[in-house]
Amino acid sequence: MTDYLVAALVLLGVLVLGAVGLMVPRLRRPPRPPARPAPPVEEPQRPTGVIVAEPPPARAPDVVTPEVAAPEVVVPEVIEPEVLERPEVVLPPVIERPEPTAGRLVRLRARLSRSQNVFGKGLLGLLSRDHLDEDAWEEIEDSLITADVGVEATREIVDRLRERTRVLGTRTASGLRALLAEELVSALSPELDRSLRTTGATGNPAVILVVGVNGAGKTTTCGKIARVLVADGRSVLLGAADTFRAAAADQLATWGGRVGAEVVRGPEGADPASVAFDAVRRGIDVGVDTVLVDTAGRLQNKIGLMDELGKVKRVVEKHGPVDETLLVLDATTGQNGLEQARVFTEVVDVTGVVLTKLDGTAKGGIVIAVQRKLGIPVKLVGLGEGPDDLAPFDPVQFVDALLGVEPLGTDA
Ligand SMILES: Nc1nc2c(ncn2[C@@H]2O[C@H](COP(=O)(O)OP(=O)(O)OP(=O)(O)O)[C@@H](O)[C@H]2O)c(=O)[nH]1
Repeated sequence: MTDYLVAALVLLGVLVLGAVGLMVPRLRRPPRPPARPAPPVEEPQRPTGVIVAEPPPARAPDVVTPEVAAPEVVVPEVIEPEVLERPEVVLPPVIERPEPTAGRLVRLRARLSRSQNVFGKGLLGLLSRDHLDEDAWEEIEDSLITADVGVEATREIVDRLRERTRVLGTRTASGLRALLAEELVSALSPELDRSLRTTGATGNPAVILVVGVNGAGKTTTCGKIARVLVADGRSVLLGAADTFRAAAADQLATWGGRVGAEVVRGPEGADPASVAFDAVRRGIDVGVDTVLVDTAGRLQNKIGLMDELGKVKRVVEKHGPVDETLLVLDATTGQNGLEQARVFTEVVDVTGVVLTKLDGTAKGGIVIAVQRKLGIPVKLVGLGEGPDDLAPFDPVQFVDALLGVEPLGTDA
């Protein structure tokens, strides 16, 4: 019995020890790293170190989304502008309605502000001094010469002013202003015919040839004249005979498109005379009122180019006489422009001058000098880069604008 008891106790002890042995290792086992298996799975998926800084839950969608979304977003963004850039596909041509030409010079008078400082403020200031002594008259003379009126014309203007103020005893500012205005108008030869011949004599279109040196504003002036004519109810065709500068034909086409005028152009580098010829022939065929031919800018000292200009005129004249040859002069070139003008008049029969960029100079007196030197009327003046910044030249309105006083009987 005792043996059985001992054996039972031993067995119990073994069982207890066994149970404890089983429990202790379990309690000592380091904590299971439940989070670790996840990072080792994600790490190989990370394409760059930059993304590591991002929070894991957001990472996967952030990486995927741009890759998937990019083509969807970019494709329409790229295609849409291309479609819009094809005006023939998407945009119907919009024909503009140019401003009426009547009273333009008055409306654009503020553009002469630089010249107004010389004439209006400068000269009128000098003239309204209490005592007009020799020094004062010399200053008046200097102002006119600085404004590019020219030495000869200045002497004449000042001599006549001195004489008349002495004889008339004029002393008031308004009286002196009126005398100065009269002298300036008279120096601008108001009797000259400044009308543009825009209707052909024989039932054919009138042909207007536009010539001048590079950058004077020929193409721009062609476009502006087309607008003036269209505004006055005429039909116009433009000839892009400036085949020398590739962009000139495009520029002219843009001007034409804005007022619905057809443009005849040749391939780049084509013979300008043949393009001009084709333009006039087309104008005759479709029966427009006026064909305006833009020519390449040429330096007056390049004999070959000037000869080419003569050829353009001769070839065009196979269809009939050229009605107007307009010489475009840049007013900011001052007295240099006069030498250019003189050479052009020797090659082609210039019938009128367009003085551009009068808005950019204090030397509005160049109008007087140009007319005196050439004996050719200034017919149009450019007063800005805007499409309607071209005005028929009128001496009285011009002088009023220069002197900065509202002319009577205008709606300005
Ligand atoms: N401020 C001002 N700029 C003008 C005027 N007329 C023309 N321009 C500018 O003068 C620059 C030259 O004009 P274009 O018409 O290209 O001259 P272009 O004589 O045809 O030039 P080429 O073809 O190179 O001989 C352009 O930037 C015009 O906008 C004007 O009256 N005032």
